[in-house]
Amino acid sequence: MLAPSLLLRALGKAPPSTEVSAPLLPRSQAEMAAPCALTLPSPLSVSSSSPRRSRRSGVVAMASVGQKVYAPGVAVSEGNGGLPKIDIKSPHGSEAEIYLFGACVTSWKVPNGKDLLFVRPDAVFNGQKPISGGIPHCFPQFGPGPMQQHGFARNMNWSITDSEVIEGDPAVTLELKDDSYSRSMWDFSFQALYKVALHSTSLSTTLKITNTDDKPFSFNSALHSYIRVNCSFVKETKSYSFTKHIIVLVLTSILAVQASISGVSVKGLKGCKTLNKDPDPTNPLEGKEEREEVTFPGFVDCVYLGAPSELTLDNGLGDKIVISNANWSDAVLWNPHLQMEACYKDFVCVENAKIETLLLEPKQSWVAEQKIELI
Ligand SMILES: O=P(O)(O)OC[C@H]1O[C@@H](O)[C@H](O)[C@@H](O)[C@@H]1O
Repeated sequence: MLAPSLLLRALGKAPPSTEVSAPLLPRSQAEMAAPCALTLPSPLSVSSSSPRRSRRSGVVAMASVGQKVYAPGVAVSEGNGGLPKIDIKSPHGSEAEIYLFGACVTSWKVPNGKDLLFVRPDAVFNGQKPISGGIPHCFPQFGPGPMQQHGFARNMNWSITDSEVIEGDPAVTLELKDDSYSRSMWDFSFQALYKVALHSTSLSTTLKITNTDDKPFSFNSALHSYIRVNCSFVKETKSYSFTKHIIVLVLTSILAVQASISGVSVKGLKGCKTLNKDPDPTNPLEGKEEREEVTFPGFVDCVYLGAPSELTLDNGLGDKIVISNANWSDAVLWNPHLQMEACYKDFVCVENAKIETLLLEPKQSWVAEQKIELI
């Protein structure tokens, strides 16, 4: 199968190399460069006395951050599978969790307690496989290609470089650098900085990729966001009697053949060029989105080139979620439908992406922001 960048070339859409110098975002850069605004120590709830080892990076970041203190509202604890995670809490009542493994935001709860993100039930937290859910990174490759699917950034330990409070809300910055593992697949020196900032009704992320090598490199990337949507019928029947539960299970199984995610739609993609990976992911169909509202009547796996800076998702749970961005030029919608029968009704992936390959010269950086907001 071809990497999307190769795929674009195969489709005669080779990206111009000049696009590399995509405009940067001065605010993000300034914030990234700002010194750590630590104030009060936050005691760690996990001891560094039993550091876990990864087959690639040795002692994970927990041990190296064991003695550090963080800004108010930021703490490190032991998550699923013993993996270290950052817990950030806003005084406005929202909270999020970020695993250092993959710098994956796995949970974002708004003040009413709803988690707007979704982690698949088959997700593993073993430090070996990417976490399937939340907001995994795809870097330096989106999709299949010369290296592992979606690149290695979601499959490596990131470290915490900064924590701060911005207008009362906590933010944390994670860093990933090349090591022997990444270089075995992609022989370049790079730095990725990923800042996650929590607000009362929004979660924003800023990704900055810098070429720290002495030769140019190219990459593509995405934030593979799993957004929670309307829950499946079976889950809502937990309190039913055993007999009713069986009946519901049988009916649901029969209906599942026709089932679609009802009430879930994405607005804002009309007019975009599309690369539809359904039915053949190796030979995506070029097209143009004609719909005002894109729905999920079945399997969906589609790239939208030149997507707008704002999309609105109706999650079918009574919420409108605005996903805005700066510098993520493309978008991807994905729902596996019956390929993941256990959970396909519970999430859709709305991904901000940079599908066309970017070339970065030595010392050059690329910055992109995403904001997910409940309105
Ligand atoms: O299972 P993974 O590796 O996380 O990928 C899931 C999906 O990710 C999407 O971004 C791709 O468009 C799909 O083609 C892919 O199947």
